[in-house]
Amino acid sequence: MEVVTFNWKFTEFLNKKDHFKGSPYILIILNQPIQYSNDIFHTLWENAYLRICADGGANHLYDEFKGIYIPHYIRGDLDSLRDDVRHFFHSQGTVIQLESGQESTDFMKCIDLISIKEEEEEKSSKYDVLAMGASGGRFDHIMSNIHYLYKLKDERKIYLLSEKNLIFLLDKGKHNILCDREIEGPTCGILPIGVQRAILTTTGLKWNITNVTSSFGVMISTSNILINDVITIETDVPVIWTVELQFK
Ligand SMILES: Nc1ncnc2c1ncn2[C@@H]1O[C@H](COP(=O)(O)OP(=O)(O)OP(=O)(O)O)[C@@H](O)[C@H]1O
Ligand SMILES: Cc1ncc(C[n+]2csc(CCO)c2C)c(N)n1
Repeated sequence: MEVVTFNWKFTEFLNKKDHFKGSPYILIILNQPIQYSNDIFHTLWENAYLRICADGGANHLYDEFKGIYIPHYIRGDLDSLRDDVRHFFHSQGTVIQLESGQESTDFMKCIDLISIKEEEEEKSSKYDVLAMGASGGRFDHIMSNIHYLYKLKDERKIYLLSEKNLIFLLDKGKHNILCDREIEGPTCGILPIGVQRAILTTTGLKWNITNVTSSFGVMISTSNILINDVITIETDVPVIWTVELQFK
């Protein structure tokens, strides 16, 4: 069976504030407060191939940094974008795109834009996505953000990042997750969201399991602890991996 290695090393590059050497990623700023230190935000911003604000995400970018950072795009149904923010970024060359459909969220509308760009560029591989601010605030939004990890799992890697959490999907199969324990952990969890049950085998954690059934209402692994730098997880269905982040 193929082993999928999560070696994006972006936590490592964040930690060392170094130049990013992983696969190119696109930054999406969601409509949530930006709570990173200036250093961390700057690193994430500078190393992104493209920067997109999902609607009101632009308000936070503007309020937090007073126009230092100019996104390539603001996209969404634009019901959250403030007029002053729209005018400012427009004057700075940001492309502002109204997509008014009410069947998908502004997060998804931003990912649609990435697919359009990839087609234009005739790109055969897909950009990774780093979505900032996906796990705070409204619970329906958080679940919707996680839903898109499932919906797009065969298309591209999406990382949901907040100041306190890194979340991504593990598809069925074997995974090696390389952790940078200076900023990742100690706690982590494996969540069988969207599936009836998962059969899990892990190594590298304080509470490892071998061929154990995990499902809501029976057993889920939360408040687990990273023991090694490499965590292995085998699952028979897609599950969500979440690890605590502690930026210095
Ligand atoms: N409280 C939140 N928690 C997590 N993610 C959020 C939250 N608020 C917004 N987001 C994310 O930011 C994106 C842009 O936010 P925006 O407020 O424009 O939402 P939306 O998609 O128009 O949905 P709604 O109109 O229901 O708020 C959302 O699609 C969602 O991915
Ligand atoms: C069954 C169902 N439930 C909710 C919505 C509403 N909705 C889903 S995404 C979205 C866009 C948010 O900007 C809105 C309004 C729908 N269309 N279909």
